[in-house]
Amino acid sequence: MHIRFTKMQGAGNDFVVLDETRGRLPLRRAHYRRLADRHFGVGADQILSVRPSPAPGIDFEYVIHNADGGQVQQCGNGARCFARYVRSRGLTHQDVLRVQTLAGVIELHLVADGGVRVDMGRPAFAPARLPFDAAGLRPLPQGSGEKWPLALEDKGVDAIFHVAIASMGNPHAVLLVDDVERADVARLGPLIEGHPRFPERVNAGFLQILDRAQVRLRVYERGAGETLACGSGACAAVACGIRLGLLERQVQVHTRGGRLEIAWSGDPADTVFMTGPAVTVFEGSIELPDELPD
Ligand SMILES: N[C@@H](CCC[C@H](N)C(=O)O)C(=O)O
Repeated sequence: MHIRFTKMQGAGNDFVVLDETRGRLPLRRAHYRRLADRHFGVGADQILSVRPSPAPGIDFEYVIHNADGGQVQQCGNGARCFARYVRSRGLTHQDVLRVQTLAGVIELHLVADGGVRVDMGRPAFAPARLPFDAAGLRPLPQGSGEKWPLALEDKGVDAIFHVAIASMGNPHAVLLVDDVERADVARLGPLIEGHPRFPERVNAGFLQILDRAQVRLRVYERGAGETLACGSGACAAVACGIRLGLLERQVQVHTRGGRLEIAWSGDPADTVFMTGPAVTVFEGSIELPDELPD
């Protein structure tokens, strides 16, 4: 099967984007994995599929697969690339787009400098919304939020860490660290991602507060490993930081791949806004075997 694709990146979080507006590609999990493979495929953290409007009032359907081939609910950096992609290919002429994700409808605003502002929806903090199995755990209250104890025991780690949790449609755990560059993301990331208290696994954020309006963040993503940036992770980390009383309502998030601006009022009834870059890297085509072992 011969597939045309566009390679894009948003703050270094990279994507293979597929146009399915004129028909679905017959892709299975193994195909998404092959496209994401940095040796045998194109290489990407996520594969984004652009599908036609599924309902009146919605412009497109936005489908996301992680590098491990699993379909997921939300991808913030990808949402900005999605908006730039549909505009640059003439699939729309609108500056504001409403797109359907597995997590619900999100709104994308193309802004003048080539960036995109995304209304990422409301954050949720109740354990059931991630889901997080909080049975028998006592949270540590802080500000208007809380941190949950998480016992990590494996590969030389045996300690209880306290994490804030948030859903941005997809699940996030956020660990506060003193110096994110020294955080042991490679060891702790997989332990948090696959912790049995998160039955659908979780994206693990490592958050360093620089001041009340600036943070550094690294994210070990569910199904992709550490990425250079995670948009929904930035939204979740800032929302948790605001709830814990550590951050103002507008925060610059410095990631290894670039800077994102996150804004949230602190009221759970309000949505979180994320602004950042979206860049096309190259276009190409790839021959994928029809049969690939799952
Ligand atoms: N890179 C993303 C998040 C992609 C999905 C995530 N790995 C998950 O499994 O939930 C972003 O920019 O938000």
